[in-house]
Amino acid sequence: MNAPKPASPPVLQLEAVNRHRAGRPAVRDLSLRLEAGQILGLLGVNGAGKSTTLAMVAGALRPDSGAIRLQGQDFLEYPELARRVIGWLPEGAPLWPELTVSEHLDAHGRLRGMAGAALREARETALARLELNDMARRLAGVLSQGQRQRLGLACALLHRPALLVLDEPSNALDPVQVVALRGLLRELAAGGTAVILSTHQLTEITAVCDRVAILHGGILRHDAALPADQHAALEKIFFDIALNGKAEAA
Ligand SMILES: Nc1ncnc2c1ncn2[C@@H]1O[C@H](COP(=O)(O)OP(=O)(O)OP(=O)(O)O)[C@@H](O)[C@H]1O
Repeated sequence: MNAPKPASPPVLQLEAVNRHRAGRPAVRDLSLRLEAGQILGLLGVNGAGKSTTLAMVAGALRPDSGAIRLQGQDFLEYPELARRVIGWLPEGAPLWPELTVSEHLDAHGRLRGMAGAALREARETALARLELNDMARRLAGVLSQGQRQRLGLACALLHRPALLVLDEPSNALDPVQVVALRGLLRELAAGGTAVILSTHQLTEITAVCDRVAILHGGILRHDAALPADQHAALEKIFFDIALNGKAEAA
């Protein structure tokens, strides 16, 4: 008889992560795991700790304590793993205004060790996926907010990362682009990409996520698959936590 195959480690695992900002706890004792193909939505009121969490996952902020593992490995010990495995859209999609759309993608690709035909092909795929073909030669500094956001998303998924970390990805997108982004995230997840995204839109969570985590005061108050009666149930859980600080049993 064949021995059972060992389960592959989760794409992302946070264990008892803590982080202070400006002397105050911003994320407290946070443990989370995310498997390949899952889309996890992160909810919470302003200042709840969502961006701090995503910046730590993306390697831009170091936890004060605790561990973050990517595909089972501590990524503080393997920074090159983070570059390969993670695609990050930071809050507000920061760009270099003096580079064109294409130049952005090339620069992101090179930072991740891509070159030549592989980089060209990835760039063309990303331009097409985010409907940026027509503006490939335009300077980032003259793009509209929604176009900037789409360029930020194109940069995040350029190298086909196993984990996409998206901070408010539908910000500034028009309704057509919001729907297109939902389709793109579902397609990527179906291909095995794990996605963690933060948003203030409950409808975004119910439309695209298969799990939701709610942070409040830096503490994880809820982490569960989306309830069957998705929107109404999620609204109740969210407002109980946001307004009353009442934790919902997961
Ligand atoms: N650059 C910073 N310097 C100091 N403190 C910060 C900084 N960024 C965030 N904080 C603090 O860290 C805590 C968590 O903030 P964070 O930005 O992670 O929350 P958030 O849930 O993403 O909020 P929002 O929904 O408003 O984007 C807050 O108390 C905030 O004031």
